[in-house]
Amino acid sequence: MQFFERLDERIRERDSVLCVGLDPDPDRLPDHMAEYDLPRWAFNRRIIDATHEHAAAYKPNAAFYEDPDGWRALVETMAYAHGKDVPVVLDAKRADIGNTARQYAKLLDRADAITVNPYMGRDSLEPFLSKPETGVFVLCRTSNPGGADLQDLELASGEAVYERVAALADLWNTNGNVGLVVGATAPEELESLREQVPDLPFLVPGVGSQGGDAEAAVEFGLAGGVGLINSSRGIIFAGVGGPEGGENFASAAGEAAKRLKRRLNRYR
Ligand SMILES: O=c1ccn([C@@H]2O[C@H](COP(=O)(O)O)[C@@H](O)[C@H]2O)c(=O)[nH]1
Repeated sequence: MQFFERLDERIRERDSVLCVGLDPDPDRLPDHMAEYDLPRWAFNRRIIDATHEHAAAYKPNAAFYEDPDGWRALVETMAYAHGKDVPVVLDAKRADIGNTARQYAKLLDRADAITVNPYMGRDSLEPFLSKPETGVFVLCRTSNPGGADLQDLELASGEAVYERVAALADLWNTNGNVGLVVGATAPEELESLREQVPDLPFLVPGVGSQGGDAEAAVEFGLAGGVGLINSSRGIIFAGVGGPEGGENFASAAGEAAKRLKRRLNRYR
C-alpha cells in the first residue's frame, strides 16, 4: 500500500492529523532518564506509550540522533512506533548526487516517509521518489524566520522560489508519493500553495513552540483530508521543567497530544 493511503487510513482510524515530533534534546530530558542505557530511547518509549492513540504519525528529527547511541535510540524508536501501528516520517532533509542519495534512501528501510531538500534537483531525489510505497516530503516553504531569505526570492518568471519548488514537486509526483513541507508560520503561503498544488498533502511544522497558525495549517495543509500537522517540543516537553522535575512527563505529553488533536479537529 502507498504511504498516503496508509496515512489516510490512520487519520480516519484515530480521527487525528496530529504528527508528534520525537526530538529528544538530551539537554531537556528529565533527570531520571539518565539512569537508562539509552536515555533518548527510554524517553521516546514512554512518550509513544502515552501519545500513540492520538498520533496520526511520529516525526523523529534525525538531528537528535546523529551519534552512535542516537542511532540505536532512533532504530528502537521507529520499530516501537511501528509496533503501535503508527507511521514514521523521518525528518532527515536529505538529498545528494546519485550514488550518495542511494545510500541515504536506505533510511527508508526503517521509516515510512522522509523529508528531502530540493536544492540539488530531481536526480538528487530520484532514489527517494522511485520508492512508490514510501512518502517523500519536499521542503518548500519552511517555518523558520530565514525561510524567506531564499524561498521567497522572485524568479525571472515572476514566481517565487517556493512556488517553483511546489510546481517541480508536483511534476516529480509520478508515483503519488510526494508531499510538501510548509510551515504553519507562513499562513499566506500555505493558502496559495494549496491552491497551486491541490493534490499534494502537506507536512506542516511550526504549530506550538514556534507559534504558527493551527487553523491555517489544517485548512490548507490537508489534501482530500490527508496531511500532517506537527508539534514536537510542545508535546514531548509539556511536563518537563515544571515543579515536579518531569516525573510525570509522559502523562503530560499524552494530555498535550490529546488537546492539540482536538483543537486541530475543530478546524477539519
Ligand atoms: O520548516 C520546517 C521544517 C522542519 N521543522 C522541524 O519540525 C520540528 C518542529 O519542532 P517544534 O518543537 O514543534 O517547533 C523540528 O524537528 C524542526 O526541525 C520545522 O520546524 N520547520
